[in-house]
Amino acid sequence: MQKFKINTSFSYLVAVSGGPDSMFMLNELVKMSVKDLVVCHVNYNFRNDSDNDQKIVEEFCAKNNLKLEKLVIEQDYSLLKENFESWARKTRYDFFVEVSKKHNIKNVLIAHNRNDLVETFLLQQERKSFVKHYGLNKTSIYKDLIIVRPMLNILKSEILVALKEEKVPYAVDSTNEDIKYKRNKIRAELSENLFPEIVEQIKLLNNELEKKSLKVDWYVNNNMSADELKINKNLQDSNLEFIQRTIYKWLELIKKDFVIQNRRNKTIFEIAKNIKVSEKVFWEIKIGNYSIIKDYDNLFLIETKVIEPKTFVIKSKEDLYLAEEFINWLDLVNAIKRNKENYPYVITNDFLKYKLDTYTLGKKTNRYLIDKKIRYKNRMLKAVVYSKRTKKILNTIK
Ligand SMILES: Nc1ncnc2c1ncn2[C@@H]1O[C@H](COP(=O)(O)OP(=O)(O)OP(=O)(O)O)[C@@H](O)[C@H]1O
Repeated sequence: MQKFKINTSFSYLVAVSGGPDSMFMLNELVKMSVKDLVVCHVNYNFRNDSDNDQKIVEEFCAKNNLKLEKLVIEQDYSLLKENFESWARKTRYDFFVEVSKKHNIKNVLIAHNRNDLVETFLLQQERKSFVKHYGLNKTSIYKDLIIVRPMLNILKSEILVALKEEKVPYAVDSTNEDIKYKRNKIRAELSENLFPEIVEQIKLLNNELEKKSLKVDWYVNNNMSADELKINKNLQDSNLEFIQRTIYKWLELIKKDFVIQNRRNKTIFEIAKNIKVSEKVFWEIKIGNYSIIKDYDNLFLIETKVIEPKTFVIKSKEDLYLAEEFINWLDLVNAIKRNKENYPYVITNDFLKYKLDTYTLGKKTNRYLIDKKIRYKNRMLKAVVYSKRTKKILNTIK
């Protein structure tokens, strides 16, 4: 009897580590006589016994006449800057992409089982992280690859029984015995008897998530223009989770979600709280090299260095180049010309400062900026020029 469903007339790459799950999967695929299989194995040389894993895969493939693509990594892991697991995953998937191109096969089968699904869900809950999907997806996309997980209904215990019955060789991952990893801790304390209830809960949560994400998509699609997000009363009246998801979606759409990758929860929470409770027309939250800025009813993201306050004293024509980086530089130069070049002038975008001690069109500049509702983006990106003596601003920013 077929243990899991798969279209046997397709071609597949099969990700086989040599561990029980992937050896079980491979053995089943062979029994099903799938049209075309290419086994992919990565030997990280991370554990002492990893050559043994490779040997198990090689022997199984030779015995069953299967194509095998191997990646054997020789690397000094003490030099690795990132977490081994995520580096290993990336390396593995990039290798699958390569093999996929070589054999012109788009689907790769991964041997995640029901226990992995439940464990992933419990980990997600423990981390209280924002997820797009609870547990594991049956299919997902990585670059040009379609990742298929056909065994999400199969229990680890069933796998172990089948391996024994059919005398399929497999490697025992020595890190599994190690309780120091969180996932292994969850694994050691979890009973499969609890699975039906947990899986039911995952389904319910995923249904809820889907509804939430439809609402979020709707809001973002209707309130985005030129990479900015409109903040309206609807959003402010929503709960913090909705606001956080909206911000995340917006950043994803403008392809800047990397800025919150590692500090995702805390920063998004802070931004969402500000949106909800702050009545200010302007605030700024820094994230790494970027700033998220509330500007009246808009939210925008910009590299902090672009909007840093800068002030130049212009004593003569020769100093004008100093202010070239402002987007309204020509305006500034023309304003000075109109003023018959009565140096010295000050050119600055430091609006928090100049608004208090200069004059625009006969009023205190602060009054002018408020009355005309001058956008903060423009206050920061454009500069004003004023006479050092009279403190009168010679240009207007809009
Ligand atoms: N060294 C490897 N070579 C080939 N395939 C592998 C290797 N390691 C893992 N896989 C594939 O990935 C599946 C999941 O492995 P594991 O649970 O160790 O990784 P994970 O990090 O939880 O998963 P994922 O790679 O999807 O993030 C394995 O059953 C197998 O199909």
